[in-house]
Amino acid sequence: MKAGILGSTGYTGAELVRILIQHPEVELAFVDSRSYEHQPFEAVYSNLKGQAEMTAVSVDPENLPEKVDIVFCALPHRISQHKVILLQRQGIRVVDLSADFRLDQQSVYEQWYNTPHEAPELLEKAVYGLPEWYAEELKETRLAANPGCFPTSILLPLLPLLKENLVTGEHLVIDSKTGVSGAGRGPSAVNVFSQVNENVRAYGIGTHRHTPEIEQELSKAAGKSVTLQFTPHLVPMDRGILSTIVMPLPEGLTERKLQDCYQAYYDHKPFIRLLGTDTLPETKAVRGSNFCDIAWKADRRSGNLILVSVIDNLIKGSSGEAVQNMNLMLGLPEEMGLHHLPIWP
Ligand SMILES: NC(=O)C1=CN([C@@H]2O[C@H](COP(=O)(O)OP(=O)(O)OC[C@H]3O[C@@H](n4cnc5c(N)ncnc54)[C@H](OP(=O)(O)O)[C@@H]3O)[C@@H](O)[C@H]2O)C=CC1
Ligand SMILES: CC(=O)N[C@@H](CCC(=O)OP(=O)(O)O)C(=O)O
Repeated sequence: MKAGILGSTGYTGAELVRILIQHPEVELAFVDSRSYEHQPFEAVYSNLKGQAEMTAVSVDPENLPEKVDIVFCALPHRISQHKVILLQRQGIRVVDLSADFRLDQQSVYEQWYNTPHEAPELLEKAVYGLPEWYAEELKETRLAANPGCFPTSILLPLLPLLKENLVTGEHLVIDSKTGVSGAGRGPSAVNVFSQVNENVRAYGIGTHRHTPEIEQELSKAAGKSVTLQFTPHLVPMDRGILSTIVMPLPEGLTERKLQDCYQAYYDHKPFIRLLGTDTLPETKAVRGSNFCDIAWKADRRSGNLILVSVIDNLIKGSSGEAVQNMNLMLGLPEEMGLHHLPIWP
């Protein structure tokens, strides 16, 4: 089977290249770039020297250089939707890594992304690409909307508890820390060394564009409207997200019940590692892998339930998850080509 990548020289695009050149069933047919057109891919990403003997081409989505089974759009949101529309018109399967097809409602997208949505009919067709929760729908769809990196880290620990009514979804306070690659390759203020090094800062309190995406999926699981307080923080590391989720501990909810709930949902899921109550997640333990590690603590003294999760934003938070979605869409084993173990230190 064959795949192509639009936006291949960005951080998520390059991770897609790295994963796909090692995939046993999928061959990379083209890697698109405007800025590096006609340049060998390994000249842009020297980690792939001798491994990715491909030349970047500027691809017109209406006239693809080769017939492919699937296209990844690793482009900025607002830009991506225009390419996705053209690909979908030709019936080509797409995994879109941008935010353009994640929200169910056009008005919510336009409010939070401050731009018109050009294909509201595709919002209805797109499947939210969280494979642990939408595997059956993903097997049938031709358009997967890959989740945001923060949402992946927050939804995976919270969804089982809301689905089983173990927690109410009220008074949810979420603090996430992210590495700088979450902002893309730049250049931008986020990846200026002197502004990031030896520095930690909060941003987007109550206004971050991932808030409606997270609330949308939590509300579906809870069967009622969920509102949360979400605060991301930028920390001086290349990759990784750690999310700490705090809420009131319901009467009678024990750590054992939490464990049973998580095991029921995730024991057979290849990329979820349940750490329980003894080990706390750390970003380095998932670096370079498609794992999401989850821990929980019922703190009776404070009366709070605390969940902690970690992912690599460029793998489980984007390109690894995108390949997991591709596998489902192409009828391949979900975990194929994604067995990279975390790198330590
Ligand atoms: N970084 C992360 O951790 C995550 C990112 N995402 C999402 O994935 C998508 C890609 O992110 P990321 O790889 O980090 O972004 P980057 O900024 O690193 O790369 C995006 C690439 O898209 C191409 N591009 C930029 N502008 C345009 C344009 N106007 N028209 C066509 N192509 C353009 C560029 O390549 P060229 O100039 O060579 O064509 C660029 O390298 C984004 O939508 C992002 O929000 C999702 C989850 C996590
Ligand atoms: C550090 C940093 O800036 N991170 C990005 C997260 C990007 C991401 O993964 O999300 P999208 O796919 O929705 O762009 C941010 O906070 O907007």
